Amino acid sequence: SPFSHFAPHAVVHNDTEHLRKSYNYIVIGGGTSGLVVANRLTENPRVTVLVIEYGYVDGQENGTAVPGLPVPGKYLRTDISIPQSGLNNRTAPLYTGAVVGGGTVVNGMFFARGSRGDYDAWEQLGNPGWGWDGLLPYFKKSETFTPPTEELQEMFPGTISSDLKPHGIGGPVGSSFSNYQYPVIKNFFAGWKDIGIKINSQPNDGNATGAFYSTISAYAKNQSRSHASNAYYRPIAGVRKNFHLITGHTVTKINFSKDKRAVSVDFISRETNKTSTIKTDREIILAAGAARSPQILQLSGIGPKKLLSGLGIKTIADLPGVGMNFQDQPTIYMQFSYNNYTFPTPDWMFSNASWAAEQLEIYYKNRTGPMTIPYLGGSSVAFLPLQNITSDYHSVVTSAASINISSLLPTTAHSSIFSGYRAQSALLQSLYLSPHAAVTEIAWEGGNTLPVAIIRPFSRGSIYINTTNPLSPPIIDFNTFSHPTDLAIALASVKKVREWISSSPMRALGTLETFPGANITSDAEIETFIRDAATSSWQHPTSTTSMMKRELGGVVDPALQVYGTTGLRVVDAGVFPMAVAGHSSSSVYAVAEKVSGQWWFNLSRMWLLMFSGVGGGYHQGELGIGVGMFAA
Ligand SMILES: Cc1cc2nc3c(=O)[nH]c(=O)nc-3n(C[C@H](O)[C@H](O)[C@H](O)COP(=O)(O)OP(=O)(O)OC[C@H]3O[C@@H](n4cnc5c(N)ncnc54)[C@H](O)[C@@H]3O)c2cc1C
Repeated sequence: SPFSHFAPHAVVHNDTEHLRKSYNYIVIGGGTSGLVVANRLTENPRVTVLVIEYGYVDGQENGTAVPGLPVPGKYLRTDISIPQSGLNNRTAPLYTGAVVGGGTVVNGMFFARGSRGDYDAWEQLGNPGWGWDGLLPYFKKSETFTPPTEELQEMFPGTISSDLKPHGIGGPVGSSFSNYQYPVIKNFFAGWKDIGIKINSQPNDGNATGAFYSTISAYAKNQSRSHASNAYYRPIAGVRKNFHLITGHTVTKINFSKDKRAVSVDFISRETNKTSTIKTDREIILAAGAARSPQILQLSGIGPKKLLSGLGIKTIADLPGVGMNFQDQPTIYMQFSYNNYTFPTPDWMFSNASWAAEQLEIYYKNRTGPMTIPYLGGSSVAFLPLQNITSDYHSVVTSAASINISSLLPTTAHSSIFSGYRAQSALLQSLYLSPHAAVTEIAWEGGNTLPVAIIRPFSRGSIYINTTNPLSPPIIDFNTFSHPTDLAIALASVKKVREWISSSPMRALGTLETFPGANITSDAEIETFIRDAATSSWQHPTSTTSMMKRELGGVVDPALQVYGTTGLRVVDAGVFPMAVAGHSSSSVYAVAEKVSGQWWFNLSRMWLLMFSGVGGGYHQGELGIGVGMFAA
């Protein structure tokens, strides 16, 4: 079992008394990306690393392991946005993981990659080596893929590829398939096929389009959740003495020397309010997630100068892009009922307690049954390119291109933000014309609720502080549907769902739309429904500290170093210059593996090895060479 090599108890520090005064590396946030980097850095026993995490180590409750059970709410943090004019002035929640392992402990377990074009666009925004080809080795490095069982392949012939080629087979994260599906999932696939959507048996090789049975982040053998804590922390906890983790502490500030080198971190205990400062003699790695990393940077004097000086914060680096370019994927939850349902149904999990208890028993005994299906949304999805949802796709792109972008971004935004948006908009337009790049996602686990997510948004929001109190949440503005194309895609997607439920395999289930309901028919009525019912987030916040050229509003360079500083990198989902059209976790792992695997990152470790005890010795010039070589 993958659990067999776990240290029996994670060694965690709750008190700063036990910490060193200085570490080679301090990682802010022990979530998905932070644990990857901390694990890889501590492979060298002479490198010391401290991870500071707001949450605590999970208690390995059933809800964090069994895909079909809800995750304990205490591991989720909920922030609320400001009112969204695109949602008729409603606010929207933003959920993130607040636990060692971060988002992957609480997420919906979809473990599918985006399309080649998603990552190639990152490269085209000035990031050599960050395209599909450059990232693929690191997707592989992070995972151990297990092909579907023969039984599953027989149940869904031609639907799931067992090809190992695009996958890794020796990495820490388990990647596999739920080994059970509700009988109606056959109708899901047959319905899409019926209306001309292809069944894609291999969505992980750079073409994430069509209807597919998604890989999930689970260990195949025991069908349990695989998350960053299990994959990158527990196996080394208490084993690597050079790896320290302190939980229940909020990082409030990064401190800089006169020459703008990141030298120490301030943090505060959630339990005692005691504040502490720990030094680094190498680097600070920021991995607090796309929602919190911009807040920490801004509090530390890195961000738009105007914002910082307005709050009396001394500017260390004037970076207008910190907190800008915020992206998430607006989602509409449609509702259906079925007159002719083949039982069992996923809704029995909620309505029939004795049946649900029986399924849990089956799961524990045989590791099969409905409890192997992720609680949040199942694992069957349709990822549709624009030309699959409307025949009029050229005019959608033409009108997207004609939008005056000054209406989309704050008028006060720096000119580099406009330049960056223009560059992204051009790339989005070409992705919208591609048959190999999805714009909408429809997920169905066979129940009443059907999420429709607008996964390649044109709209851009922002995250910024309005107080110097580090414990106040930042101001979150998704700016949902500020770009009219996003609403047009939502409208076309709702219509496509209706076409799918009218297919004969879905009609055979007696499918009836209950929300918004069949009486909502005109475009204007559907748009009103969308604005009244959609939420801003598909739980994939990204791009608030984007890896882009500085003149495009970028915050980090292709070595993920924060412009205008030394000794500071960001490695979380905030560095994605554009959202991946799909789910983010597999890309977060790949990005963090890639930065950890670069020779210049290792060079600093080799340097350390050679000169350990001497201290210092790691200069900006070396990294400059590293960045140049990165392109090769
Ligand atoms: C409910 C939910 C469902 C999702 N579903 C899916 C899915 O099905 N498939 C998928 O691929 N992705 C999904 N995601 C998204 C995915 O899990 C995230 O994109 C990914 O985990 C983000 O990794 P990260 O390293 O950027 O940030 P995180 O994993 O969020 O890590 C950031 C860490 O920093 C900590 N932190 C924050 N601020 C501070 C501070 N000031 N001091 C110290 N620590 C701090 C946080 O507690 C957290 O542990 C989902 C996310 C959520 C929340």
